[in-house]
Amino acid sequence: MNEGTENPVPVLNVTREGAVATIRIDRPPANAVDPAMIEEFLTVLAPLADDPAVRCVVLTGTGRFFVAGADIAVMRDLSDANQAKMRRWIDVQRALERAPKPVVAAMNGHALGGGAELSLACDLRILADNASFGFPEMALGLFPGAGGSQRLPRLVGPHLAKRLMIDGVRLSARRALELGLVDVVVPQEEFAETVAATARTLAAKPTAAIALLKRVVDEGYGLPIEEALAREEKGVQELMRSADAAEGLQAFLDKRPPEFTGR
Ligand SMILES: CCCCCCCCCCCCC/C=C/C(=O)SCCNC(=O)CCNC(=O)[C@H](O)C(C)(C)COP(=O)(O)OP(=O)(O)OC[C@H]1O[C@@H](n2cnc3c(N)ncnc32)[C@H](O)[C@@H]1OP(=O)(O)O
Repeated sequence: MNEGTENPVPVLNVTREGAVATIRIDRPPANAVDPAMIEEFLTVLAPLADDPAVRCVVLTGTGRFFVAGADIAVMRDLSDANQAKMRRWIDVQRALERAPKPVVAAMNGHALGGGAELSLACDLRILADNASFGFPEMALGLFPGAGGSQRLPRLVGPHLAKRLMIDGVRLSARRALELGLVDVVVPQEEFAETVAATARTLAAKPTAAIALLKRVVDEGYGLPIEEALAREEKGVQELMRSADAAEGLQAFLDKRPPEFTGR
C-alpha cells in the first residue's frame, strides 16, 4: 500500500450472509481514510442500499482498528482539491443515514476522528471492550469537521459535545458507553458473534418500517413541530400500505410470530 496515496488495491471487503451485508475495512496499518477508500465506500454502498434482499448493513474493521480517522499523511496536503476529495466522507455518512435499512457500526478496534464520526451516522454502535472511541482532532490543530461537530451535539448535547471535541480524549469503551456515545460494549472474545446475532435480528425486522422511520426522523428533526408532523404523516401513509404492516397486525390477531419480508 502506498502510504498516503490512492490505494492500488481494494480496501473494502464486502460479504453477504443471508440478508446481512458486511463491509470490512482493511487498509493497513490503521484503516485510516484516504480519498480512494472514500470513493470505494460510495461505490460499494450504493448497490447494498438499493438491494431489497439486503436488510442490514454492518461496517467493521480489522485487527486493532475500526477506523483511526483521516489518514494524517494525506491530510497534510491542505490544498482545496485534496480537502474536497476527503470531504466526500460526508457523502459516505449521508449514504449510511439514507440507507433504507439498519446500518451497524461494529467497532472492533479504535474508532477515532473520522472513524468515530462515521459511526455517528450509523443506526447502532457496537464497540469492543478493548477499543477506544473519541475525537482527537484538536491535538492535530483540527476540529471534527467531518460531520462530528454537527452530529455529536445532536447526540449528547452541545456542552458535552464541545468538551469531548476540545479535550480530544480517547475514551475507553466503558466511558464511551456511559456517555451514550455507543449503544453496546462487548467483550472482544464475544464481539463477532454478538454483531452477527444483532445483525440477524435487525434483518428480520420490517425493513420498510425502519427505512421510513429513518427518513421521517432525519427529515423532521429540528423542524418546527407542525412541519415535522407533516413529514411523519407522509411516512405513515407509506407505512400503512406496506405488506409488513398488514402481516404484523394480522400475526398479532392470529397469536403467531410475524414473518416480515421487509416490504
Ligand atoms: C475521514 C475524515 C475525513 C476528513 C474530511 C476533510 C475535510 C475537513 C478537514 C478538517 C476536519 C478533520 C476531520 C477528521 C480528521 C481526522 O480524523 S484526523 C485523524 C484523527 N485520528 C487520530 O488522531 C488517531 C491517530 N492515531 C493514534 O493516535 C494512534 O495510532 C492510536 C490510535 C492511539 C494507537 O496507537 P498505537 O497503538 O501506539 O499504534 P500506532 O503505532 O500509533 O499506529 C499504528 C500505525 O498506524 C498509523 N496510524 C495510526 N493512526 C493513523 C492515522 N489517523 N493516519 C495515518 N496513520 C495512522 C501509525 O502511524 C502507525 O504506523 P506505522 O508507524 O507505520 O506502524
